[in-house]
Amino acid sequence: MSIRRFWSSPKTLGDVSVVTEELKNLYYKRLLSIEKHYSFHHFHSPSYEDADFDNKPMVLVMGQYSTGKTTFIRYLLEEEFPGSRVGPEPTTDCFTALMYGEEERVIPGNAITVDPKKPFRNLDPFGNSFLNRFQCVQMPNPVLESISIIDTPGILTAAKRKLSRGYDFPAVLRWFAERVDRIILLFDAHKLEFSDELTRAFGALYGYEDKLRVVLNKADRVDSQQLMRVYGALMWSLGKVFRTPEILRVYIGSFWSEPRLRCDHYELIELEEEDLLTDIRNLPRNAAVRKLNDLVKRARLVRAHAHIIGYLKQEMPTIFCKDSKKHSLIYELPVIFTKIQQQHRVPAGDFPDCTKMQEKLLGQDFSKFKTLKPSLMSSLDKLLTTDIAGLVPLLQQQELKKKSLPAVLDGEFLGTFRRDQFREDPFKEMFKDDEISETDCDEWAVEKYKPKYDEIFYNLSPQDGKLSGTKVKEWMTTTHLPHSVLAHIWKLSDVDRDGMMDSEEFALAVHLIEGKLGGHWLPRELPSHLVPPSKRCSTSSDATV
Ligand SMILES: Nc1ncnc2c1ncn2[C@@H]1O[C@H](COP(=O)(O)OP(=O)(O)OP(=O)(O)O)[C@@H](O)[C@H]1O
Ligand SMILES: [Ca+2]
Repeated sequence: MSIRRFWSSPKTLGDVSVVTEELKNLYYKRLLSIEKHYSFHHFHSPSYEDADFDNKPMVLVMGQYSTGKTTFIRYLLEEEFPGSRVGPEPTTDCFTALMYGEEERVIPGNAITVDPKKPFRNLDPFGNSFLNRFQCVQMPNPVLESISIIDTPGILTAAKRKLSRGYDFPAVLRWFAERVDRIILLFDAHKLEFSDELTRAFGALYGYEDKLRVVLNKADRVDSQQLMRVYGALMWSLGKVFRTPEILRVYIGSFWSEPRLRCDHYELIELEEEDLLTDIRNLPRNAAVRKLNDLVKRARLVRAHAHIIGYLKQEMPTIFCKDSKKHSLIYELPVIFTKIQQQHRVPAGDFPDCTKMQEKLLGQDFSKFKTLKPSLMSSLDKLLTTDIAGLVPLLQQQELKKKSLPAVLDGEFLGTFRRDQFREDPFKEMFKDDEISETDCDEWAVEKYKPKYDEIFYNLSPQDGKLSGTKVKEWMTTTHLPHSVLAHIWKLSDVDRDGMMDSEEFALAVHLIEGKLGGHWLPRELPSHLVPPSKRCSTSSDATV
């Protein structure tokens, strides 16, 4: 099954925007004024803007260098993207936001941060050394119609890190972690390492563990015994750095479109990969829930923050010894946190990291802080208890509707789908724009190899001139290409969509497999010179049935 075929159509997301609009309203009307009043943006993240609510779900791909981040993204997109390089040494030194665009374009960091339609306007406080290492790649890739993907520079081991990056790498990661829907953290099963920079980067993910999916990549490079050891070591190390390691889901996989190595856990890899892809595929549907979650998290942090600032202001003397009082208050911050928790019943989990807060407070003029304003606080409580809760039924309605949608077009690869089910569906789209002209009908690029492919075809004992989907699948699997690649090949070669393959379609499939094994990228859609002659005229008329 091709990955792309799984994205839910953006049309089905109509109701999501109702919830999103409502969230936007609540943020601007209620939360933003409180954030401004208590200088929340100096301490935590910048204010949200329209684009933060309207953007497509984002997936942040991060991990140690050479764990296969860029390769993973290429695998999802089923194509290379401008400026992407893969290699055994650290290759990516940029944050790259991959977004949908009709035309392929690379936009440098400084230009993206001034575009109000992009959700990156608030990145400019990270400075030029970061913006020079940030770019947006727009391309007309169907996967990007549903999600945006962020490729990140590899996290280096101490030995590799000769120079500091020139910007606050963990802070940038945290900025993204707050806004993305999914964080994919890759590890190399073949070479598991935990550097100090990696541990620091984990600090950036505190509070966003729910978005995290860990991938033990290149799992076909190790035998089962090694895999078990590496898995155990990974869980142990993760347990040391995350507060809630038990909720972390670790997927085992080998995410690239090259043939997978034979190993005892080959099937496990297939299943795990499929699980992760399903999770990513469902992001557009869960986007509104994610936004609601993040808004609640933010509102709770704002509440804790307002109490802290209010308390500090109230403790400050009006005229004398301001500076020494400020320092003693900073020193006592852990105690102050506990006092606020007890007096105002603010949960400990809502508070920011105490050490970071102390660092930030050092540079602040406490006399400019605002006292606690009861009206603002009760508005904030209302937001949390009533207003946001009011959106839950809307989300539930949407949830019910979702169930009636085909989540994934399973069976496409197996040829087991009911054809009538998909009469209306996207297959037609593929051919609609691709009307085959008379001139294209001349030569079929596969023709000269067909006798060779026919041998395999007839060896598989076709019935009535056709092979069933199951038989073809069995044969295709012996090539050890990943399931998703084979599914894409199936999609391209079952031209008449009958879930079976005649000798021409089969020849086309084998031809594409050979091309893939020879290191070529698969075409997104079947170019006219590859359409089997017998399908050329009938295809266009099929499409209008
Ligand atoms: N599933 C896989 N199995 C085996 N090798 C892989 C796999 N995925 C990637 N590789 C190889 O690992 C190396 C690193 O891949 P890639 O450049 O994609 O990693 P990266 O995490 O993006 O690295 P960097 O942090 O340097 O940007 C490359 O040589 C690539 O071919
Ligand atoms: Ca990379």
